[in-house]
Amino acid sequence: MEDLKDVFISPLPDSPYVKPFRFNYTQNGKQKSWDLLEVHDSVAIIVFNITRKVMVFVKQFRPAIYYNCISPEDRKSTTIDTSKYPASLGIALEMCAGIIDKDKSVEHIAQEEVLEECGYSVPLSGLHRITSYRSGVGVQGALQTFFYCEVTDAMKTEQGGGVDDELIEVVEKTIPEIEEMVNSPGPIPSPPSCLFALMWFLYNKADKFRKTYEHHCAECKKGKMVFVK
Ligand SMILES: Nc1nc(=O)c2ncn([C@@H]3O[C@H](COP(=O)(O)OP(=O)(O)O[C@H]4O[C@H](CO)[C@@H](O)[C@H](O)[C@H]4O)[C@@H](O)[C@H]3O)c2[nH]1
Ligand SMILES: [Mg+2]
Repeated sequence: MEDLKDVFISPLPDSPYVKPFRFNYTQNGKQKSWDLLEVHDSVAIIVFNITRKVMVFVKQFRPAIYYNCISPEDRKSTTIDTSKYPASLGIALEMCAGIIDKDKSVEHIAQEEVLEECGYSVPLSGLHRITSYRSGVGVQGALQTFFYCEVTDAMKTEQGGGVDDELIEVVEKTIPEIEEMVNSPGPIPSPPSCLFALMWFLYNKADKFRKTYEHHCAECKKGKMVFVK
């Protein structure tokens, strides 16, 4: 994943993934325009392994993150110096996610992504649609539908890691590690949608998986403040 070379930047030809265009409008009598990107809607899935009480993340190289680590001056050179800018700068930790580029329901797309990226076979009934929201509202605003699913070690039927030329590493984190992640001063190498998913999980689900939870409640009832780790 970190073997990166021959990096250079070029103008965008016709792309099946992003379509740049100018959106023109009149608002309150004033003519305006906004430069936008059309991109696919997507799904994102929290995958929580209840056998070992760990959250399943995907780690992958994100060119957009890498590019934003390059100084404006160095972006102008014909090739990017990868000893100055190693691949590690662009590696992100995210929820399992995928674009909706097939004529299938969001549930089916989510099911496929969990299998392809994380290696777990999840029944459709195990995928709980939580909400949907807009990503990248400055330039794109596409809809991302967010799911929660619980998996067991027995449901891990494949390796995961992505399809075709995708290079994805599956990473597991415990609840205390998730708490540490969301409390980090940053920069956290994750999109806000992932951080929202983590906060949603900590707020709605984490308590039932915390090993020390019963002890915590008992101590709280005695009027003690207990920080669960
Ligand atoms: N060659 C090439 N050029 C591209 O520009 C290019 N762009 C994409 N691709 C190919 O499309 C597929 C994209 O992978 P996924 O379907 O798994 O979608 P994600 O990249 O995970 O993105 C999701 O999750 C993100 C995190 O929540 C959100 O930010 C996004 O909005 C959300 O869509 C891969 O097969 C990749 O290979 C390109 N292939
Ligand atoms: Mg993906």
